[in-house]
Amino acid sequence: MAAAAAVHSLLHPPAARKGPAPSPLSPPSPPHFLRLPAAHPRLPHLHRLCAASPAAASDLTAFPNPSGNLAPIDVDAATEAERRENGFRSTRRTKLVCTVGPATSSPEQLEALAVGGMNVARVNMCHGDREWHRGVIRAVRRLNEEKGFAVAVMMDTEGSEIHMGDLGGAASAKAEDGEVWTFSVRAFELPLPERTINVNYDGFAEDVIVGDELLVDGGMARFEVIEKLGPDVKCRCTDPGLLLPRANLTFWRDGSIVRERNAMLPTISSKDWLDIDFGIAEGVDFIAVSFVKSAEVIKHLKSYIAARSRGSDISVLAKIESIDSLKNLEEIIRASDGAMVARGDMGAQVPLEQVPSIQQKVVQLCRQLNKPVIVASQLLESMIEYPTPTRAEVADVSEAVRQRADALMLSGESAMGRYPEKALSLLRRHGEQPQPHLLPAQGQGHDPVRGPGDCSLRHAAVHPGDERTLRKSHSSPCHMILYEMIRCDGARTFGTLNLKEDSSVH
Ligand SMILES: Nc1ncnc2c1ncn2[C@@H]1O[C@H](COP(=O)(O)OP(=O)(O)OP(=O)(O)O)[C@@H](O)[C@H]1O
Ligand SMILES: CC(=O)C(=O)O
Repeated sequence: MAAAAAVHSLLHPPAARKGPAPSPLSPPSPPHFLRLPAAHPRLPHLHRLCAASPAAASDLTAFPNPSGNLAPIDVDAATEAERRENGFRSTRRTKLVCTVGPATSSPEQLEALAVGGMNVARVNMCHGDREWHRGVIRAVRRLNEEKGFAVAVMMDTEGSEIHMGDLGGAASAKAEDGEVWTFSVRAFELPLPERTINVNYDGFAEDVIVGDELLVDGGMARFEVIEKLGPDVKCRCTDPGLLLPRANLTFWRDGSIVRERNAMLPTISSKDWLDIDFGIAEGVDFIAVSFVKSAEVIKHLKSYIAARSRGSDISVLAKIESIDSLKNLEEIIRASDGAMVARGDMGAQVPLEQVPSIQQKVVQLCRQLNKPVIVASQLLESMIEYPTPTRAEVADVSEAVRQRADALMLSGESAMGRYPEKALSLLRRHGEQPQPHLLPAQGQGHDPVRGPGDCSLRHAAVHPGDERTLRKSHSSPCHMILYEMIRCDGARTFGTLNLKEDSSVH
């Protein structure tokens, strides 16, 4: 019951409601009809839409109208003026993505995340098998259908980078300083021999040389290669750390990453293509492509999706997580429907101190190009084990919100952490947090952070001349729809609309 109330208050923020408040005990009822209000005192940007481009309203009226009743919609976005007017209520604009893993895959756990504000459930094809992912995707769909949530599903491809095996089923392993571990491409019987790690890439032993430094997950643990014995590579741990299943491996020589091999691997592996077919068949909303190197792969995937499922509205997100993706950043983002700053793997390829400025650059570029952008990885890493985050993590989350990332993503915190709901609630509080120092001064024409022409998904601001198209609707019953808007410059953005069936007709 508390769950229903919380959902209701998220979807129907108090300041936005008109008419009698719905009972917190009753689940949200399905929308009857959507129509953009011609004028809404609290939504000046929507008013501008109607005034400047009357066809927009007819796009909206293309949604089904079974009852003939008109009900206006509220946009899950707010102008700075609204924020001031509403005392910062009803303005959660930073969307929340949760990676679903063993800690959160049951229907009850998924519902708890949905109640906690999860907008997108991410399944990472690096882990688990398709049956497991199918179960999660269907459970999310059921939640939407039966309980009125509007959680989208994102499938994240494995990509073809070098990574460790799955640790023979163990959740993690601890490497201590000075220990010697064997990294091998051999297929071992289970249980794995002690201190042995499988590597997914056949050429591993040939490619490394004695003296190379081996980084697990961008430095969560470090090893030095001390001996090669056929397919086995003996390494001494020089920086102790936790080894997680399928963690990314990079090797460094004379202070530089050795990446020739990665450059030769295809961005989308044959397993990824099978996973993509699976994602299309399951009707995921987003496919996030790992280790994108060029715009071509995104274009190729988009045509593939279009050919495989006519009328499909699966959005393709480019994960920016490699040096190659940085080289071709603008064209990759232009070709994609959005991007993810995947700081985990990025931090394995560039010196860590460069990750913050890369994040800022990617977020800014996405905002300029009107593409949604997700900031991902290690936002609240310590909450995998502890119930409170570090101050530094809180500052990191704040910074991503300040940069106006469209969405923040939980990885291990929600997939296998001990406090997934607490971590999500912390992110949510930050997304809602008033940040008065970021607001433009009264009377100032535009937001100093965003710039005058920059209107991202979170604001859903629509400018005169935009070619707006609302074409994507989540299956009802739910109180939100995802929509896509095509800007006058051809850029596409995505947003969510909150439906208010209790509002008066405009
Ligand atoms: N479906 C799953 N099954 C089992 N464990 C999972 C699953 N999804 C995630 N995990 C666990 O949660 C951790 C963090 O998840 P995450 O998706 O960030 O993985 P990752 O290995 O860091 O890959 P990526 O670099 O693509 O994010 C993983 O290392 C893994 O231990
Ligand atoms: C999310 C992800 O893939 C990364 O940070 O590497």
